Amino acid sequence: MSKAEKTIITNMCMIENDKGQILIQDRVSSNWPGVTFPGGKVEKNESFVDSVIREVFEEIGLVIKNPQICGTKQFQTEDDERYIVLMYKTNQYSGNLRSSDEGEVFWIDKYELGTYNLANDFNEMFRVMDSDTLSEFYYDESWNVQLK
Ligand SMILES: Nc1nc2c([nH]c(=O)n2[C@H]2C[C@H](O)[C@@H](COP(=O)(O)OP(=O)(O)OP(=O)(O)O)O2)c(=O)[nH]1
Repeated sequence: MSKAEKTIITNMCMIENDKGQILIQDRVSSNWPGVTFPGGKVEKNESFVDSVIREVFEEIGLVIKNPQICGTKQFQTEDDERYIVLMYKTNQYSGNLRSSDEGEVFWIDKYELGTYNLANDFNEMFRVMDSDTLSEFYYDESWNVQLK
């Protein structure tokens, strides 16, 4: 029996500045609307690091450097694909911030995130990304969130 399984691999990046602020995006997407960090799908044959650098540039105009992987998220889609989000963070960037048709972007104080209209489950994702001990956000078969 084949060990292969269908997967969708995506990325997301938390960008921090030296004032303790993070960059958020108010996503207009209809399938997962609300405040998140920029990110998108990894393309065929693309390196994971290159994919997050590309998505951040496409969505918000900044060129990030040295993104560090800081967690993973996964769940099974309705079509039985394993949906994986590779979570990154960095405090190194250059370029000019701009919003795109993915949504408006702006800096906020890191610990004010909870006051925004967050995308579903984004608060738990942030907990993993911001933690020194957690590294995984996992939906089990009953759709319970497990942070590990
Ligand atoms: N659609 C969806 N996206 C999610 C979920 N959870 C989650 O972290 N994400 C994140 C992962 C990625 O950062 C981003 C994927 O968004 P998207 O599917 O709109 O990707 P995209 O259009 O930007 O990608 P692309 O097609 O332009 O390459 O959202 C979820 O439940 N549904």
